[in-house]
Amino acid sequence: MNRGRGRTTNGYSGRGGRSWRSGGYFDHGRSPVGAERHSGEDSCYYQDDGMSQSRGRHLQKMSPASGSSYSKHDSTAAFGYKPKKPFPDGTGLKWQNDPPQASDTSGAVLKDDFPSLSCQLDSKGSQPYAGRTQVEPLPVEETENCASVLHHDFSRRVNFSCLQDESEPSESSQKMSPQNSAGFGDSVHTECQVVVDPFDICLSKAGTPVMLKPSLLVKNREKRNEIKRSMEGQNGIVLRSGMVLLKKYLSLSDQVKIVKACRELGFGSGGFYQPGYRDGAKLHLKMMCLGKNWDPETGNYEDLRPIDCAVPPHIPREFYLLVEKAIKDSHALLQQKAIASHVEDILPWMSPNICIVNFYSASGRLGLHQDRDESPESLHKRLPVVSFSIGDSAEFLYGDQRDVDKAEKVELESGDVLIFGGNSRHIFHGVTAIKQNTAPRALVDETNLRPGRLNLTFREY
Ligand SMILES: O=C(O)CCC(=O)C(=O)O
Ligand SMILES: [Fe+2]
Repeated sequence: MNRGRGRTTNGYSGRGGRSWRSGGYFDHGRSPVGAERHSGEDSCYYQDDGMSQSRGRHLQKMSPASGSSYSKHDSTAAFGYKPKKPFPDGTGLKWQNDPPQASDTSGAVLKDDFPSLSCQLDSKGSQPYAGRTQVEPLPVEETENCASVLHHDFSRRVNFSCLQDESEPSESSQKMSPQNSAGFGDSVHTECQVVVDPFDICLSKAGTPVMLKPSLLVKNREKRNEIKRSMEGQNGIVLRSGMVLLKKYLSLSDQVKIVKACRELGFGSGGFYQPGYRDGAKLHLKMMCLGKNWDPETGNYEDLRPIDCAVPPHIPREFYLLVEKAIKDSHALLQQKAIASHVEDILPWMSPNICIVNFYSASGRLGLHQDRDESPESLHKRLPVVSFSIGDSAEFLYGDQRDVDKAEKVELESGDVLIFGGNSRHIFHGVTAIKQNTAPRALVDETNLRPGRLNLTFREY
């Protein structure tokens, strides 16, 4: 099936505004402002307002109900989700659909931690600044080159990826009713008429039995890796003050579980979609928000996704636990390197209540931007962003300026966890390329993840 192309419009219409983005994140593509723009499609680019590029500008208050209220013990986070329909390969979902028991106040109900499923993705990379969005079907030649299509300012956290995949069946597309075409974003939840088709980050394995749990192969490999890791010690690197990279930190079985959980959540209500702007510009990537919806158009975090009024799924408790562990281990690393006696001064503690999940295809990109749509308090405290990379590797740039030539470069591989807070909370960062066929074989075998890269960034509002 033709996934990339026939996708319809996301329905957004009208252009709106862009400057919202100047805050930055959707830098779509990060290309320099002014890059040529494609009629109504996307934007992988970035706009320079001189200082920002962030997902942040339009900071806005969350409603009381939404504030940073998630607690690590919020057991409800892992429940309540039910896929709208079975996956194309017939796999249903097994994501703790039963409500928690009265006694399960800490989420202990989760026996296997993650939902069970399988999947797979796609990726490759081309131009450095394409941005992470994508929305509408673009001519192949254009999608091959994000730079040519992205041209909008998504400078918030956006800068999506040029997601393109001609081969799969379920791609998310958004269709909008005619009367809906003009007012996207005019007010917070006025639209809700867009139908978002589910997007499966895993390729269907017709006729293949569904594996509900990591296979023996994965488990054995995992065991070997664990032994290797314990002999070598944790491979943590302090990239700069407040910025820690934990190499191959997520075990293969955790990666499998994360992919399966994201597949499941991403296929249901509030799941993956192709963000776009009211002017019709489309982002080149798939995105799903957990906890709160981050609206690329406004840069706001809200309780509902304006285009379809979907409620963002909760952050699975297991994700939270992994984030917590990664921060703890980063603190241990900082201590071990005698970098600080009080490590929280360097890397503050953070309890995520927002997670933005992106799926970059081979041509996906994310221009340099800052993450600054979180609350003024969170930004002021310089609470870290914790990023999980899964699938194909990415070339990640970071630096103090929005200047690719001055940026440092690091490869983020599957299983890597990158944390940037403290003095690095406001760094410019972005993804310039996705390296094809670099995802661990066992991960792909186990999940059938599409070629590409799954990235989860956790934040505390
Ligand atoms: O994909 C990545 O590694 C970075 C993602 C990112 O910067 C974001 O979502 O704001
Ligand atoms: Fe970011």
